[in-house]
Amino acid sequence: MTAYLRSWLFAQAPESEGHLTPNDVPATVEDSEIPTISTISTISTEDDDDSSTVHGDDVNDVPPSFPALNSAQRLSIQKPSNNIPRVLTDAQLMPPPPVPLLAVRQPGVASGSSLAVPPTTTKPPPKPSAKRSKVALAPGHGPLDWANLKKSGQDLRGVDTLLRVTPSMLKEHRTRDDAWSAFNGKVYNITSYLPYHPGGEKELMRVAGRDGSKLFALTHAWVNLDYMLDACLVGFLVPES
Ligand code: HEM
Repeated sequence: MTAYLRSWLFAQAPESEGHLTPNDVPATVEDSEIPTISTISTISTEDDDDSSTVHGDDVNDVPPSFPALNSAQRLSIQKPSNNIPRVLTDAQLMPPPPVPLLAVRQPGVASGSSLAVPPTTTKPPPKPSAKRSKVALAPGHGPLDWANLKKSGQDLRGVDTLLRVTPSMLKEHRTRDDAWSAFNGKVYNITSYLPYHPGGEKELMRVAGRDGSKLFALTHAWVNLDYMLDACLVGFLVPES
């Protein structure tokens, strides 16, 4: 082996240039200084004597496995009976992708993730409660008609100036022709609004002549009362003097 390497190395340099030939190598040159290729095991020459010249005493001529033990080539041809532990590839380690939900859904069968109508809306609507019932308003008394009446400039207050209204004063205005009511500290003349009230005149008359804040809040707190009755403002509720 060493002899082969020597001959290969020095064959590259012509003698005319003064380079060393294999014979020029002094006898004192240590074998260990010569580069070795330990993996070339197929080359064999008669004078190959690696065991005593190249590696010294710890000789190990067993070639490395090729392909390497955990190489991709080896994995591809590996048989299950092999004792060498199998190294899983990325594709083997990755779980399969989930089945798309749309692929497994059944039309008409409701499931949490389907596009079917949610079960809550498939129930029959609740019966209208007696507490809140809309009444049929007389023609010309819809919300837009009320808005137009407010804009018309017609006097809906019945007073010349804003008043300080006590509870006893409020109580004096509790008829259909003259109805005042207090909501959140403001007193309104609700007389003209009575026929426009979607809940009906009767319901609205329950608060005539008194503070209707609580009943109003319990019935439809979302209604913008202050905007709807701004043209009917009479004054502000004050304690009895
Ligand atoms: C002057 C103050 C009030 C104003 C401006 C007013 C206004 C309205 C409005 C705009 C609606 C229709 C609401 C909607 O469709 O969501 C309504 C409905 C109703 N209001 Fe009033 N309201 C007043 C006072 C009251 C009071 C004191 C009662 C007494 C209980 C009452 C009972 C009702 C009822 C039962 C409905 C029908 C609810 C429905 O739409 O199903 N309202 N009101």
